Amino acid sequence: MQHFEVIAEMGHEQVVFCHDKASGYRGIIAIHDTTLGPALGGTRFWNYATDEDAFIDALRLSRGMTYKNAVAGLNLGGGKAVIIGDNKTPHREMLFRAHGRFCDSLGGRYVTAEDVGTTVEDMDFVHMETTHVAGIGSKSGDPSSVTAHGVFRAIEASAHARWGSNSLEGRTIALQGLGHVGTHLAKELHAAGAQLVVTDIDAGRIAHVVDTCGARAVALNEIYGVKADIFTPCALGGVINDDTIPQLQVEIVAGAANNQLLEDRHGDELERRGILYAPDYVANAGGVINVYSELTGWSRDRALRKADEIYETVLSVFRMAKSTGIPTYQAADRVAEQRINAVRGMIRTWPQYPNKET
Ligand SMILES: NC(=O)c1ccc[n+]([C@@H]2O[C@H](COP(=O)([O-])OP(=O)(O)OC[C@H]3O[C@@H](n4cnc5c(N)ncnc54)[C@H](O)[C@@H]3O)[C@@H](O)[C@H]2O)c1
Repeated sequence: MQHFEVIAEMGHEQVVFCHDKASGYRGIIAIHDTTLGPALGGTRFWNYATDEDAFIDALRLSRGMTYKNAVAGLNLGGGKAVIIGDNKTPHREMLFRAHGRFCDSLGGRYVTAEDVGTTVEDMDFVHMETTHVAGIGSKSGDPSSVTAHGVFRAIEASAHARWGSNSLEGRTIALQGLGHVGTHLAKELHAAGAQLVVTDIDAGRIAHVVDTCGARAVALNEIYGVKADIFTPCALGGVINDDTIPQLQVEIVAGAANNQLLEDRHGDELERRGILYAPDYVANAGGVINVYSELTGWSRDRALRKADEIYETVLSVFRMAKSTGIPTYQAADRVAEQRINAVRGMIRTWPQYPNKET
């Protein structure tokens, strides 16, 4: 593989290969774009089959963070780190302290956080070596209520675009997954007058939402075929696929799960069938807004106000899709690029004087 060609093609600024002999740590830190601010994105700990797989995953995930952070209106660029190895290992302190040192060596160009395979405790080890880490034990805490509120606003925006009104009164919503985000979201939707049809693999969580929100429960695989207004995936990725799309009897798909489209072409297929899709990374940006609130010292109220803006962002994505004739999942990227390019092109009002003697 021609590494420079790959990173040039994907637009990355910097990729760092890191190794610590004492702990056996092997990591890759990928900084995609810092136009808007420091590159923020979590650290994934995964047993990659090959180094190339780890490299490509770091590139793909860091680029995704550039778009996610930009569209959320945050002053953050996109980055991501991967650590190669068994994420169940009990020997974590020295691995994550080594990782912290390499993050620190980038002087704040990259800010790390939790991701698949890492925990709050791991981030506390990282924090022993660097301040460029978010999501540590003592700070912003569980992001799921902020994420849920952002998804709620994305659903309202989708309703507005489809039916001309934000109101969810009497709308039927098929909600898949009643975990951290799904349970908070169920409460907001119920308070807004929606009728919920829900599913989860955990019977206790179903019972709670049936009791508190008057929801109707269905079996795991029945959720796709529920006759409803909106399908809201809040469990797994890849749930919009060749199997599920023909079953859908909804007008909108909007939820919290990451990577809802198994492949891009499934976004095209939703479009073809006239189902409005609120792109996942726009709808679930409350999670990263919560991390940002930790970096900026925002209160929970301020974070929730920022998550409120997801309403306008989703509408701007739909407008972009309509005006350019592209599917909404592509329009989200265009909206993100517009913001990055606008900031990149900003006239500097404080010119530098390179030859000035001090
Ligand atoms: N937590 C956040 O702030 C946040 C932010 C951005 C994106 N997300 C994404 O939103 C989704 C939900 O996040 P979460 O924090 O609530 O996770 P969670 O693990 O708390 O909840 C997931 C729920 O889905 C259920 N589930 C698993 N498999 C299922 C299946 N086949 N059918 C139905 N239910 C199933 C689980 O039992 C669990 O209750 C994930 O895709 C996550 O990546 C979460």
